Amino acid sequence: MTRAPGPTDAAETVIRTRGLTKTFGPKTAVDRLDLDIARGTIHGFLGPNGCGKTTAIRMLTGLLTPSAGEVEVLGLTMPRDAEALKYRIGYMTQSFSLYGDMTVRENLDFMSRVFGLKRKAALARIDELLETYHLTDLADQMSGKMSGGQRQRLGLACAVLNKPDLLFLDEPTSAVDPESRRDFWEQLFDLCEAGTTILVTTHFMDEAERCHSISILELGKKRAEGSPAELMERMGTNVLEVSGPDLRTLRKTLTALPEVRSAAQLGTRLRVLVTKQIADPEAWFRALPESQSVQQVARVRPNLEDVFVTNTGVSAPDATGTPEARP
Ligand SMILES: Nc1ncnc2c1ncn2[C@@H]1O[C@H](COP(=O)(O)OP(=O)(O)OP(=O)(O)O)[C@@H](O)[C@H]1O
Repeated sequence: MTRAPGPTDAAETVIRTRGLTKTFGPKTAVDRLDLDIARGTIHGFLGPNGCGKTTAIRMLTGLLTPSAGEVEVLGLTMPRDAEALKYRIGYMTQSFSLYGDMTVRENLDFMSRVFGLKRKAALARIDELLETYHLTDLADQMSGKMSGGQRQRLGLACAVLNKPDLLFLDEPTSAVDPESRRDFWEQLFDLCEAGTTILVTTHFMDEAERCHSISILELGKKRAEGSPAELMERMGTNVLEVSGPDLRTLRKTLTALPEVRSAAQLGTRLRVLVTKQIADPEAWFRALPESQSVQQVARVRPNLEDVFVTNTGVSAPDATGTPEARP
């Protein structure tokens, strides 16, 4: 599922932040975030609710003033140059709102006026987008009557009306079925191939796995960064899959061991993350008294969820390698 890296010019950084921080009273929503995102790539912010994804995007788009740190986007300094940036980016917010009592075409037309597109160019662009996003047959339908997948396609069409160099998508596929999600990602890769850089937030692992690179965020901090393949390679744990009777009790025992980062049940198996300090995790497991009843133990390839679990929560290292405890 992982896509090959596709930067058109890996040397060109379109988003650069240093020490980017936002506090709301005593709460630190984004904590000293350093980012370097290359042109023509899809970068994902992966993290649980409340980890600071939206706050970070709002600072990158110039909508929110940072409490500290530097932000440069498409060579412009935020929030100072926010007005100039506005015409070069697209932003599909988490709760993007369409005008339900306007037709699909009217929504696009309205957005084209917001962007100040000239009429003739706007009409041609709207027809092009209706076609690209399979909305031509729905053009005269009230947008309030659309399905989740159709609404999302219209949201994306609105966000790319002005042919942005950079597209921000905040949890764009939360409300759509897996097939619509797949189609949506194909459309993102088309945009990417045409030169658009995309920053997308998600808490879906399968979605993060499609990105060229991801940052794993927790409590406003970047816990890890890299391509999904690199992150799996660098992971500080090995993965065992274990099957046998009474997996609930076994899980409880295993999670109390200092060598075990996590144990989670998947149907009839336990997926156990064992620290890499154990050189031979299968032999180590077989030597445990608790393993007597276990029928099968096998070392398996890590997935992105394993990476996520390894890099978040109590005792996860922060991006500088310092172990931190969840407050
Ligand atoms: N305007 C605000 N005032 C006070 N606290 C805020 C404000 N905006 C965000 N926060 C807090 O900052 C933290 C990060 O919020 P943010 O919305 O950026 O997270 P998120 O990762 O986008 O979460 P979600 O997936 O739920 O959208 C949260 O604890 C949130 O309550």
